[in-house]
Amino acid sequence: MERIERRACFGGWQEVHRHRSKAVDGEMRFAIYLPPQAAQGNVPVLYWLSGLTCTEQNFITKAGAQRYAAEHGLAIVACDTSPRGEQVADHDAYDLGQGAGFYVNATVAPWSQHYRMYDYVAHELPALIEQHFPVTKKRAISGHSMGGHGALTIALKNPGRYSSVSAFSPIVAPSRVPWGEKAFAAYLGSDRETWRAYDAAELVKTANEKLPLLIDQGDADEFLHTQLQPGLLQEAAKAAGHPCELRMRVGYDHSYYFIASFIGEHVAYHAAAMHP
Ligand SMILES: N[C@@H](CCC(=O)N[C@@H](CS)C(=O)NCC(=O)O)C(=O)O
Repeated sequence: MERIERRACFGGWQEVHRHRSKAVDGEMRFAIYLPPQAAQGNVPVLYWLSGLTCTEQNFITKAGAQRYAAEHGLAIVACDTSPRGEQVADHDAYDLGQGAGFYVNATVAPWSQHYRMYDYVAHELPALIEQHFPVTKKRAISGHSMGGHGALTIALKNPGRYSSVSAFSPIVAPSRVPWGEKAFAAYLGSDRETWRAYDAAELVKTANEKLPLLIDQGDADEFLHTQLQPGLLQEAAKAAGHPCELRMRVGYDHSYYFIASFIGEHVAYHAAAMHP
């Protein structure tokens, strides 16, 4: 592992590292914010998953989360959204291939060789973070859009692993919307049964740990009615008796201006769950 960025930020450190990932069989980058409290002892970790087209940079440069992480004594880890490199399969479209890993383990060639972002985020990354940084084993997970889908599905699939989960403008039913249908058909193949394992609106029906789902969604989001449709998760959660709070925010769109406006509330929410 090699540290490639380190900047002082709100009394702590914003760092970026690169390392060889077994899960994706290639180099991955992640950002980690270490709050001032990490100089004194171990701190809990919020994992952040970004959306389409993002790298580890978007969240750390645009969301303004560091000030809240410093206040609450949380580390925040933000990873890249796919494997990268010339040897890694790609597509011209922004919503498939590099920058669009969808947090699944691809089973179909050519994607199956490197696109194993589910294993990377759910298993390899936390093990690496817990080995090398001053952190506890308390974890929370959140994300935006494709990353909101990643956060919800990874939390639902791993009972006991996260103290809390939240999402901004998530893709909640990828099997039923164009972004998800395109990516899942490519990465998982045409048998839609296999898609259910990565669909929050399906997973919530059978989740035995009822970890509350917190969602913030702008009502002026240009993708709300086509790609996101949070009501599909809200209805499925209600039918399953799974707590789900959907907060519609008047006037906000899909951008990081929206995330920056409410990230403080999400950091406080995760801090309360991890520092009981
Ligand atoms: N139409 C957009 C879709 C991509 C998009 O909105 N990406 C969101 C996540 S789904 C994002 O976070 N973009 C990067 C940024 O705003 O910094 C594009 O072509 O770039």
